[in-house]
Amino acid sequence: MSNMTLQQKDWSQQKRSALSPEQTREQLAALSGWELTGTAASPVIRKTYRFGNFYETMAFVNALALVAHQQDHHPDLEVSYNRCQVSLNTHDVGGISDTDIDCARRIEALLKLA
Ligand SMILES: C[C@H](O)[C@H](O)[C@H]1CNC2=NC(N)=NC(=O)C2=N1
Repeated sequence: MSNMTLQQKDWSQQKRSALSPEQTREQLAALSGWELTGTAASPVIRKTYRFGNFYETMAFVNALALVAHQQDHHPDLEVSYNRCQVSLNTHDVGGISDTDIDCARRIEALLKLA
């Protein structure tokens, strides 16, 4: 049996660069509910997802964990009974990178599977 079914991305050899606020907003325009927030020194992209109950919220959190692991990119989560606030940034660029946008797209795609 293989234990390599959950491939994890290796960012160590890839040079990522920070998107400007304008570039970030341009990318987010296609992603409903995602906004650029935080501070100029420490920007994040963020969306609050709302659900019917805690079980649905946690099912989303668990599905999201698969994306986070595969991408080796882990959002900050604020989880309540019926909502989950998802925040992303990229530490090595000190801001927002294409990786954050890509993860936001993948998280959106999870909900479209339903
Ligand atoms: C070494 C490891 O790849 C890095 O620390 C990863 C882990 N998860 C991460 N998650 C997020 N959201 N941003 C990062 O920059 C980040 N870096």
